[in-house]
Amino acid sequence: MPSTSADAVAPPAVQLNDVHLVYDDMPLFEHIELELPAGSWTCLLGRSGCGKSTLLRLIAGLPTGGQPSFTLGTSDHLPLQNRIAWMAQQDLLLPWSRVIDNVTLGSRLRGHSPDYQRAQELLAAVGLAHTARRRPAALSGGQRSRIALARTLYEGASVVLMDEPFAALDAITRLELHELALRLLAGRTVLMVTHDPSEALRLADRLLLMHGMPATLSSHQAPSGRPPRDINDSELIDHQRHLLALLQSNEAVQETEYS
Ligand SMILES: Nc1ncnc2c1ncn2[C@@H]1O[C@H](COP(=O)(O)OP(=O)(O)OP(=O)(O)O)[C@@H](O)[C@H]1O
Repeated sequence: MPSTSADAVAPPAVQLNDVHLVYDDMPLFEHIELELPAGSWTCLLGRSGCGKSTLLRLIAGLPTGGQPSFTLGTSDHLPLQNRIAWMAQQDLLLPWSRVIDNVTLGSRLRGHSPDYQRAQELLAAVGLAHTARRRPAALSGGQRSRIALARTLYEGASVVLMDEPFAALDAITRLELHELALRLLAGRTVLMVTHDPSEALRLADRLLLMHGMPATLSSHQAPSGRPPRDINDSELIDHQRHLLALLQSNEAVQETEYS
C-alpha cells in the first residue's frame, strides 16, 4: 500500500475570517467566517450560485475575478501554499498524456522528477494499476475520477478541496468512489462542495449550508455513526429530508447557528 493518509502529516485546521467580496455592486460575501477542523471532512451545500466554489477558490488562493478581502489562517501558523490539493468535477486529465504522466503532473509542473513508483502504487490503490500506459480517452468516467483521485493523493497535500468531484458519476460508481476517497483521504482536512444532501450525509464529519445573498453559513449536525454511512439508514433519510427543507427555505440561517 502506498503512503496516502500517512503522508498528510499533522493536517492543520484552516480558518477563513471576515470574508468580503462584491460582484457588480452586489455583495456575495460579508463577514463570512469558516473553520475547517484539522483532519476532518466538511461538506458544503447550498443553492446554485450562492458562492460555494468562490469560497473554495479563496482558500486555494485562486483568482475569483473580484477583489476579495479576508484573512486565512492555519492552526500550525504555517502557510497553506503547497499543502493544498484541488479536485474538481471535471477530471482535468490531459488527453495527450498517459495515465501515469497525469498522476505525476504536479511533479513535472514543479520541475521535479516524477516519482513513478509512488504513482504506480497509487494507481494500484485506486484499482487501476493496469491503466498506467493508457490515454485518458480509453477510460470510463468512473475510471477517470479514480485517476483524478490518485493525482490528488500524489500531491501528498494535508488539505484537500473538492468541488463536486463525483457529480458526473452514476450512482453505483459514486458510492464506490465515496468509500475509496474516505479511506485514502483519511486524516486530511477536507472541504467538499456537493449538491447532493445524501452524499454529504454519507461522508461528512460536519455539514455547512451556504445560503442567501450576501451568503451566510450555518451548520447542520451530521448523523450518528462513522462515514461512510448507509444512505438507506432511517436517521440519514430523516436528516436528508430536513436538509432539503432547509435548502428550499430562506430561513436556514436563522434555524441553525454557525459554530
Ligand atoms: N468573475 C465574476 N464576476 C461576476 N460575478 C461572478 C464572478 N464569478 C462568480 N460570480 C458570481 O458569484 C456567484 C457565486 O458563484 P459560485 O460559482 O461561487 O457559486 P456556486 O455556489 O459554486 O454555484 P454552483 O453550485 O452552481 O457551482 C454567482 O452568482 C456568480 O454568477
